[in-house]
Amino acid sequence: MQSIALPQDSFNQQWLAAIAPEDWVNPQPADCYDLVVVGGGPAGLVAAAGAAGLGLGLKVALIERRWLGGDCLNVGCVPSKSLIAAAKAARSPVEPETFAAAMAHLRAVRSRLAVHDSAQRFQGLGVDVFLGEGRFQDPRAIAVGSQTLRFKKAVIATGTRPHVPPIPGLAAAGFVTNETLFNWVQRPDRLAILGGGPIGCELAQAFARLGTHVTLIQRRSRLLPRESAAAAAIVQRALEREGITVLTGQTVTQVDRSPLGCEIQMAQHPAIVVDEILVATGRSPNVETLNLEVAQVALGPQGIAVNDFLQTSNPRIFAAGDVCQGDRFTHAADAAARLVLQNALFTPFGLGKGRWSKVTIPRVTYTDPEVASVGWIDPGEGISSIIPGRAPRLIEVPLSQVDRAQTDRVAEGCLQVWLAPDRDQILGATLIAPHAGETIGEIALAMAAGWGLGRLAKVVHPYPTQAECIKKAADAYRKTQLSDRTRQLLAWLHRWS
Ligand SMILES: Cc1cc2nc3c(=O)[nH]c(=O)nc-3n(C[C@H](O)[C@H](O)[C@H](O)COP(=O)(O)OP(=O)(O)OC[C@H]3O[C@@H](n4cnc5c(N)ncnc54)[C@H](O)[C@@H]3O)c2cc1C
Ligand SMILES: NC(=O)c1ccc[n+]([C@@H]2O[C@H](COP(=O)([O-])OP(=O)(O)OC[C@H]3O[C@@H](n4cnc5c(N)ncnc54)[C@H](O)[C@@H]3O)[C@@H](O)[C@H]2O)c1
Repeated sequence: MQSIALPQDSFNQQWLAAIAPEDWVNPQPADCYDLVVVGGGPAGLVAAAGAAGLGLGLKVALIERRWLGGDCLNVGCVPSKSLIAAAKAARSPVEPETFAAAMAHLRAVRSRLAVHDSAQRFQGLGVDVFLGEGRFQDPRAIAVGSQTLRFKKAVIATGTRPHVPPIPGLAAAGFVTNETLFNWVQRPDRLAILGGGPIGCELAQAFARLGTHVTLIQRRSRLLPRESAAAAAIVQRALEREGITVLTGQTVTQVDRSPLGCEIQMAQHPAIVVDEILVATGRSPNVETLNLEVAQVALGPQGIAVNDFLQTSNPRIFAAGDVCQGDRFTHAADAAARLVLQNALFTPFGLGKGRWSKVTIPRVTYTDPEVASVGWIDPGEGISSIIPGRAPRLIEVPLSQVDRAQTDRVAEGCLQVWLAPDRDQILGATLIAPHAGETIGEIALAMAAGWGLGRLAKVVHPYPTQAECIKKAADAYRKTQLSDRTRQLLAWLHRWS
């Protein structure tokens, strides 16, 4: 990976002073902590602040090896969403200064938000903050440098890092990941992005809007494989309309750097030459340096193996966030940390434990249009897999039927709702629309409350809003419920009214 120097401006100085103060002195450890949290990203911060903030006098320690705030604040959600917003506001032709201003905007936002995650703020909340790498010493103790922290309970929240595929020549040619690209100050003219997941799609559109020619190279046959086929197709068309070259079903076989740039060879497509390569091909959990064997913590397919109570194979140690979950989102890390607090600290004799499988987690890919999903959705690869032999019912509302989409000149979009085969139970939904992330909450709420579309049909939606697509889906569902008998009954009621 290319190392790119951090821009030395007042934003970055303020940001680093908050989340990794150079003059920080680790405290003297307590005899035994009620809770030790390893990793200071969203999951770890919520766990530490939650335990310390209860006012119960619990002894809480937080260990972070690099930057408090984790991926989300430093190299993930915050810089990427700031860049997306700056790119949306950019007007063509985009001048090189616009790019520099967009990058300065993300640094400014990050420095402002850093105060919430700062070492000082957590110290003020009563948390013992240790800056350094955590390494387990035995099932009830962890070391940071030469200090030993003994604990009654611990939470592992060490997150993930970019997974880099072993493509011949890639390392020698040089590439960036989300960990380095937000340090750019100059716009690359030609950028190839490897990986058509959320990072690849979001950043492809942002950089294209800032004047870079982007080629998005995806190994799978379509973009956003976790989302529905309709969502992937709409996003691909939107990216292509903005001049992005989307190459799906591609195997990159070799990368070489020459004076002309980086040449990327593919098995299914002629080679392309670019100035920079962004690798966004998935994540690897941060587990290697934790010394998990001595803590008797086992690994699973997603990283640290946990049960439905987010407990590891060592019953005193829990895990939360990206390091153990398939849903790799900040709000999922936050929800998991809250569940861990409940299960680790407030379940005498094991009573009152909460289950992760009961938590509803929506997700949003912040392309334009956005793709917002919740629950089970059909990725188009075997619809009947959820209930053998009985396919879920799909109710689909194209956005062309929604007046607000017409007034706002929305090119394309739709709402898809999947229902249980035999009852009014929402299994999941996808909305592909501008601001879809703001609207999906209504369906997430309905799912969490156990409401079906019949109940949502009674909710009055303001006119004209995008959320009317939910009313239309509910009306469409109610029409499917009209049997001949119900029609006869309605006709009879009408005759006597
Ligand atoms: C480019 C990008 C954009 C994203 N956009 C969004 C978005 O819009 N919305 C969304 O919901 N999610 C988004 N995400 C995902 C989100 O950033 C993660 O889901 C979230 O940060 C996970 O939080 P976490 O606490 O589990 O892990 P992390 O944020 O990865 O934090 C883990 C922390 O643990 C520390 N650590 C690791 N090992 C040790 C150790 N041994 N000792 C001490 N500390 C250690 C790390 O330094 C790190 O600070 C994005 C991610 C990326 C990369
Ligand atoms: N809006 C959001 O909430 C948001 C935004 C960005 C990232 N994230 C989170 O960050 C995580 C990482 O995102 P991501 O996009 O890197 O991962 P991802 O795993 O979702 O997508 C990676 C994509 O890269 C493709 N790929 C793998 N190897 C490849 C290769 N050699 N060549 C070309 N393509 C290849 C895969 O087919 C896959 O579609 C996700 O789990 C996501 O939850 C969330």
